[in-house]
Amino acid sequence: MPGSTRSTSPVLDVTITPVAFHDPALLNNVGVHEPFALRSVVEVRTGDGVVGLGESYGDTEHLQRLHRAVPHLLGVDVFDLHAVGRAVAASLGGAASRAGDLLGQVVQDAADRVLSPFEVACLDAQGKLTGRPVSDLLGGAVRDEVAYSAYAFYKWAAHPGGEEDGWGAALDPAGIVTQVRRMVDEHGFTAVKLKGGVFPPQEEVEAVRALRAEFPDLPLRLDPNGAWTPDTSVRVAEELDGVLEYLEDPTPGIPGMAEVSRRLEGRMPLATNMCVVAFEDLPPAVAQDAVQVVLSDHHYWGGLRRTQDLGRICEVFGLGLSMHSNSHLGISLAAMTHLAAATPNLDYACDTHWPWKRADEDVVVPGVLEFSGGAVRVPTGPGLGVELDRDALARLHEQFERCGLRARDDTTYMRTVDPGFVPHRAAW
Ligand SMILES: O=C([O-])[C@@H](O)[C@@H](O)[C@H](O)[C@@H](O)C(=O)[O-]
Ligand SMILES: [Mg+2]
Repeated sequence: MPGSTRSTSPVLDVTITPVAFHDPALLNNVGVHEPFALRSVVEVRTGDGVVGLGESYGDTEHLQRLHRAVPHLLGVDVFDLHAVGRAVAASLGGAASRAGDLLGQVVQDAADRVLSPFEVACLDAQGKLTGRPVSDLLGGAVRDEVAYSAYAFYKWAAHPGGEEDGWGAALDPAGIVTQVRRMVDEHGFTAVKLKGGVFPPQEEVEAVRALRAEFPDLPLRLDPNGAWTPDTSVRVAEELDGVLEYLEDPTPGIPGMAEVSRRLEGRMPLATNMCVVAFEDLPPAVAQDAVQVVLSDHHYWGGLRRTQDLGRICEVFGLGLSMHSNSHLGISLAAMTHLAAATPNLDYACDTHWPWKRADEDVVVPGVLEFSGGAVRVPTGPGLGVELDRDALARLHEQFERCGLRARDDTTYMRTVDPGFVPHRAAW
């Protein structure tokens, strides 16, 4: 239109700060969590003096990719998310590539993983510039609060040679029940997920049965991260028919999950955050009816809007939609909450590792993200609605420098205790 002036909010500067926070000795199919979890905090500063926040992984390879994107992002309008996507793609040489996940057992889209924290930071900046919460920018919140599930882990009482973390050991059904009882009492969770793949399947079935006896009304899930063969997966699914709301990644890969799904003939919904982790995984998974529920995760699906796209695709193909998590801080919890609030069909309680994080270790100012009845109220302030605590950021960055960890490696860490340990992949 002649004479119209369209203002833009260009990216002036981007800061990426790696941080480390304490993580208990949580067991999984590939080993045990190391004493610190690594994350990165992304700050996108605009010409208007606004700072948008994002959070992502903190391993060296990913940090290098994030840094490579920065020069390409300078000058891009934070409202032009297509240009943000092009800038990230250009920084990776334009080539589509897949990158191993934190545990080296899932291959995700590298560009989508890099794009995610910048997209979230741009949305936070947009919200701050327009005075609207991110959920409004995503089409509006369809719920005021987002339900999360208790996330139980088998665990040791302490890291090798370390002090006890206060949660105690959980190495049998009674230990798991005690742990979940505390989580439910403290946070009010209304659903429970057990991380499996640690002990022989029958022991994990017993833990699920003990949970069912203690919590007769709560939906339960079990996730052995592909530790079982298709035969074992079918047997466990049949045993837990009517007990689990879904069974997550019992066996690796789309063909394996498809075989289990076929043999179960709809008796148990299968869920995944391992065999469908990028858009190109959807056509084969749908064609083979490999899964009935997809766990989204904006950290590797390319940010909040692309995860909403995933939600629509799931709806079209009659798939359920849930949400996955890794160890994370408050910027991610805020982003997950806005996303789930603005995605109508994301109606399972979302995963979160939140209860495993120390209350005094976060990069956001406390007060906004509180759990009540197992749910977090959707922040209503501009953008993500959370404020960066710069002192805490500096402390957790110093901890990153001191801790010496530069990539997650649960298997090598486990081998310091059990030298013969072999990851459990289709092992039972
Ligand atoms: O933190 C863990 O040990 C989990 O196993 C995590 O890494 C998984 O990505 C995740 O929670 C899952 O649902 O598979
Ligand atoms: Mg999983």
